[in-house]
Amino acid sequence: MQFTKMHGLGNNYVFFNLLESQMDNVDFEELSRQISNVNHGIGSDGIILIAPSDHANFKMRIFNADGSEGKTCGNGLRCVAKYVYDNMYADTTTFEIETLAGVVTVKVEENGTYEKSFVNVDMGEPGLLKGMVPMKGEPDSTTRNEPFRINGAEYDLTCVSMGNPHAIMFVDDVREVPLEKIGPVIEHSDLFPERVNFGIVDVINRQEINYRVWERGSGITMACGSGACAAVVAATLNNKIDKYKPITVHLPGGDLLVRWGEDNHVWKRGEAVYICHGELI
Ligand SMILES: N[C@@H](CCC[C@H](N)C(=O)O)C(=O)O
Repeated sequence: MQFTKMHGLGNNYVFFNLLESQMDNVDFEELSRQISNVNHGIGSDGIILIAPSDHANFKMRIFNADGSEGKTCGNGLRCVAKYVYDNMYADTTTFEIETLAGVVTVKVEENGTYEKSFVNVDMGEPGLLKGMVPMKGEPDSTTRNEPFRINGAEYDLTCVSMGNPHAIMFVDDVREVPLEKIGPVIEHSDLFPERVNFGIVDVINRQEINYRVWERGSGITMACGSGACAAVVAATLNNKIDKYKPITVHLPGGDLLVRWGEDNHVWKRGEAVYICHGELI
C-alpha cells in the first residue's frame, strides 16, 4: 500500500489514494489506529482517504488516531487539494471535495513549490444551534459563553459546528491552560453525545487570536483547521473580533487566515505540505 504523509501546520495525516486503486476489505478504523501509533506505526494524527465522488470532483474521508471517523478536516482538505492538483487529477485550481459534512470548494494557489502550497477552503456555513453541534439542551437555542458544569468545574463555552463539533472557551493566555487535563474531560462530557473538539482562545486584538486545541479522537494536535474557523465564529459571536474581516489565527503549528463573510460562509487559507511518500509493509 503506497501512502503519502502530509501536514497543514503540523496537523499530520497519512493519505491513501483510492482514485485509481481500491483498498478492499480494509478496516480503516483499525488501520488508522495502527498507523497513527508512533511506536508500531508511522505516527500521525490519523489517516485520510482520497476517493472518487458521485457529488463532487473528489471525496475525502478522515479517521482520527483512535479510529473514529470525523466528518471533516480543515487541514486535511488543503492537503487533499494540493495532492490531487499536483498529481493532475484536477485540471483547474478551483474544485469541489465531498466530505461527510457536505461538499466544499477549494482553491489551490498557483505560486506553490513542490513541497508546499497555499490553499483556500470554503468551509461552509457554521451551525450555531445546539441541535446542530450536537449537544444537550434546547435544540433551537445557541450558546454564547454559556456556563456549563462538567465534572465539578464550570466552563464558559461557545459551541459551533463546522460540519464537526467544536466547543470554544476564552481564556487569558492559551499557554497557561493544562489542555491535556481539561481536553479529555470536555471531549467525553455527556453534554456532547458525539464527543467534541475542545479549543481555547485568547484574543490579541480585534483581528488576531491565539488558539490551541484538544481534538476529538486525536488529543492535542498542533493545529485544527475546522477548529480555527469555529474559534473565529465564536469570537465574532462574543464581539471580541471584527465581523467580516480576515482574522489571523495563531496555532502552535503556524498561522491560518480565516474570514467569516457576509454570505455566512467561513473561508480559511493556509499551507499544505508534503512530508514523505512511502509503502506500507
Ligand atoms: N484536524 C482536523 C479535524 C479532524 C477531525 C476531528 N478530530 C473530529 O473528530 O471532528 C481539522 O483540521 O479540522
